[in-house]
Amino acid sequence: MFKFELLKTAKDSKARLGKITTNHGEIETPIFMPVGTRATVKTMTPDELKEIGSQIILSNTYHLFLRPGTEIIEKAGGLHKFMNWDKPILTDSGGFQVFSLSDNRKITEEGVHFRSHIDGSKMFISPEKSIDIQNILGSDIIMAFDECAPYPASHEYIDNSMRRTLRWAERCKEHHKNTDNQTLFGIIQGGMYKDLREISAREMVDMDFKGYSIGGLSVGEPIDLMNDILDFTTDFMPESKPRYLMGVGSPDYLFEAVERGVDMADCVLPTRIARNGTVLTHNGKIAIKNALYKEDFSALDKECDCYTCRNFSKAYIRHLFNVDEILGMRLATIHNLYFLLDMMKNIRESIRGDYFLEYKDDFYKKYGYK
Ligand SMILES: CNc1nc2cc3c(=O)[nH]c(N)nc3c(CC[C@H]3O[C@@H](OC)[C@H](OC)[C@@H]3OC)c2[nH]1
Ligand SMILES: [Zn+2]
Repeated sequence: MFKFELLKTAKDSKARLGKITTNHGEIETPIFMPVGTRATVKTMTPDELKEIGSQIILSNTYHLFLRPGTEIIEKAGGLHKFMNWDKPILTDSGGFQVFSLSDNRKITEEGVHFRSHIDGSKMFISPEKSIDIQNILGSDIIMAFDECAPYPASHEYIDNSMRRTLRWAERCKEHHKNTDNQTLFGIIQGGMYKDLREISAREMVDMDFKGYSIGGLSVGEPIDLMNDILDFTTDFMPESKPRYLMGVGSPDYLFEAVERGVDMADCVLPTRIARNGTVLTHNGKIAIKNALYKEDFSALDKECDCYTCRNFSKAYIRHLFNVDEILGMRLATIHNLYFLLDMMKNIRESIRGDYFLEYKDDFYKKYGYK
């Protein structure tokens, strides 16, 4: 089953509070979704993910199609069982990875021919194939197969790409049968061109998907351009359906997205930077390997009550990174994910209490944003 309830919309912005209900549980929105590309949120166990407040995690069709392959996951009884995660899972359609990871790919009306980035073997993914793979994975929310167009790109390129993505979306909708257990989101494209964004949004909305992603953003464009396109696009999206901005995840990007009416976001940023010792704190980012912290026995962030901040000091975590101990990456990951999940919880509270913009201003001042 799938239900989205819009609980409240802010008076002074497009920020909104909602709740998604799926077969594997509820998701409070606005929500940040940790990325578990290859059936694991790197260094974290499912219990640790639950303890820090993860309500839903992501995994990736392209990667899992390549390794371990759908046969093994099918035999395991699906992705939830395979990775022992019993809450909601969202999978991407593989569109982004095919274009960003594999080389000498060939896009045809039928689908995309590409070589595996692992062993160079010839592969092919079509809209129908992507739906079939996601069906085997058994994720609760699945994405239509699309082209996430490169940035920058000409109006002509984006026009052709966006219209092909619309035709692919029709085929995905046609092919998607498991509608009781899996919910298919359409992905709005159109690059940085408002006329093309409007066409894509209107056509996608007419296809009546249960939810919509805003794709083709967070692909290297300046934040002001992303915000402008995002603000324009959400106005064409139905209020009664979830809006998912793909690939967004630093604190400011999340605040700006929520302010423009986004309900869901994902990004590898917090987990990726944690593994090289970059830690999010209320006073901005810190590089824990810095000698500055050699004898600093305070917590990473004095305002944080995550497991890491309650039990370990900067000096100890710096030591772990300096001697390449795996625990260092784990403790930094726990903290970075908790930091963002807790920030999103505070954002939801601020929308509920009608002080979202004030919360945003306070956060920006302390974090050191403009
Ligand atoms: C970083 N910026 C960014 N812009 C993006 C735009 C698109 C898009 O237009 N279409 C599709 N299909 N995917 C996109 C994605 C990938 C997100 C996935 O990529 C994986 O993270 C890298 C992760 O897989 C678990 C996630 O799953 C939803 C984007 N990522
Ligand atoms: Zn912490």
